[in-house]
Amino acid sequence: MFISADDPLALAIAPPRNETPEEKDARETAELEARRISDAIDDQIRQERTALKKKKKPVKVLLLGQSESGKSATLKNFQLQHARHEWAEERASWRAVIYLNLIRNIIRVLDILIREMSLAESEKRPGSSTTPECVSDSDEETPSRGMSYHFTDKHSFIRRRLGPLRSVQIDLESKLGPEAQEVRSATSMSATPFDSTVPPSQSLPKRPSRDFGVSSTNGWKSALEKLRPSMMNSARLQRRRDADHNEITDVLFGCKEAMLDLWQDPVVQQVLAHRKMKIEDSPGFFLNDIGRIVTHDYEPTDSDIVRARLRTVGIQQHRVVMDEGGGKEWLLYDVGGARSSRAAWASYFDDVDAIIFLCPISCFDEQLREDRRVNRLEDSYLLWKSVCSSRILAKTDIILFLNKCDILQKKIQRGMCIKDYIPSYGDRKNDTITVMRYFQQHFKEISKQHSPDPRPFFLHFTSVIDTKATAATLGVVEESILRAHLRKADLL
Ligand SMILES: Nc1nc2c(ncn2[C@@H]2O[C@H](COP(=O)(O)OP(=O)(O)OP(=O)(O)O)[C@@H](O)[C@H]2O)c(=O)[nH]1
Ligand SMILES: [Mg+2]
Repeated sequence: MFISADDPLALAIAPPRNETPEEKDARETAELEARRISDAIDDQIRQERTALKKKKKPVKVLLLGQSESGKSATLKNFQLQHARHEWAEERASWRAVIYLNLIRNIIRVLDILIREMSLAESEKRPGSSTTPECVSDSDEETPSRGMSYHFTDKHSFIRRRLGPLRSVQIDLESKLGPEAQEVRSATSMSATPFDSTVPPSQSLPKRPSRDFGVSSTNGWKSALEKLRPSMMNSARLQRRRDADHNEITDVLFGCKEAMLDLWQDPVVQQVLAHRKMKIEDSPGFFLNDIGRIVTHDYEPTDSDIVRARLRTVGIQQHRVVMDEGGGKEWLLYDVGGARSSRAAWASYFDDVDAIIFLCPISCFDEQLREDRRVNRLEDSYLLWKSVCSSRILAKTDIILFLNKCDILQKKIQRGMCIKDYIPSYGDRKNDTITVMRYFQQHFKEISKQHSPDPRPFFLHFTSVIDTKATAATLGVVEESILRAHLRKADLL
């Protein structure tokens, strides 16, 4: 071999000039061994990097379902289990949300009382029109004509005393932002705007709203943030917040007796019963807790927080680090479930480990807020069918939560008949278990018929406001999602 005298590196690694054949053999064996060791080290480094990457890859879970199906309540259960510190930090901020929930339901009952009182007044006046006084919420049923209630001065007094709550409601709503307002009946929109088979004209809202926004990282948490005292706030801003807060609580505390009188009044209860209105089933129902929560030292309990209602706007990412499984990071995506929010869902489909799909099975007799012509159960079936048939999700595990079983049970105990709303239910027994099995079968059938590839059917009957039972369910769900995640990572 010719070695140039100008190349010092070649000179350095060149074999000795007078090398014997034995020396050459020994040198080549040593070189081979050195290369083998070096390759083995490279291999090990590569394997460690891949393992680290796999370990670092977060578990991604998407929560889907129509509005008020319980997605955020499920997420709160995750946080309650695995993000105790953050949970404790946010506890005080939920107070304002709970007060808003309470005020909203009080005003709902108050509006019904006002309507009935004005109807009774106009019926007393001979020849007068029987159009009842107009009140704010138009989505309640029509007044119970032909019923006569014994209204007294006490009702007029309650009405006057509770008047100031309306401005507190407006104040709280503007402080909390769009999350604090429920969607109203809007232009007709597709149930599944994320579905590629839906014509584009139906898939997008005419005017893009904030609901349509793809990703905000903090969503309803940012609504809570607005209420949380912070070191970052100037003393002046903090004083103003405190003053506003005191004004709100002063009005609320001033109305405490009148709120109790309204809710416990036998005539009001009679009116609600005749209208077949069960305010108790409403989101954010706290009317049975007035004595406990309208106090100066009230601190929301875990159960209060899970029951509080603050709607999700857009899609919100929540990061939870689970102690179990060696500090694995989980990213949970909580979406807005109203029809106007659903177009944004699809952008999260391709990289997700599992979907938890929620359907509130108690809603067989209810309509969507955003489109009063649509039955909520029908809407959930459409959503489920579309999610199951999605090609991108063909290999993704979907876990179905048939939720709000507690409300379903109460409705059946009150004597509601499923077949009055779902004729195909036929002559099956009208008890909770049979109804639950019927829904289970229906969802299973849809999954079987519409999934592009065969997929397992994972189902849990839930009442996610029951934090203890939900902790057990989530334990099982987390384990199976983690196992699938690790299996998938190994295949990559
Ligand atoms: N009684 C009862 N209430 C429930 C249950 N699950 C959720 N809720 C309540 O129903 C309301 C709506 O639940 P959310 O979790 O806010 O619903 P969501 O699916 O996140 O709704 P959007 O954010 O509008 O998409 C809240 O007040 C919850 O506390 C349940 O199983 N039983
Ligand atoms: Mg939500």
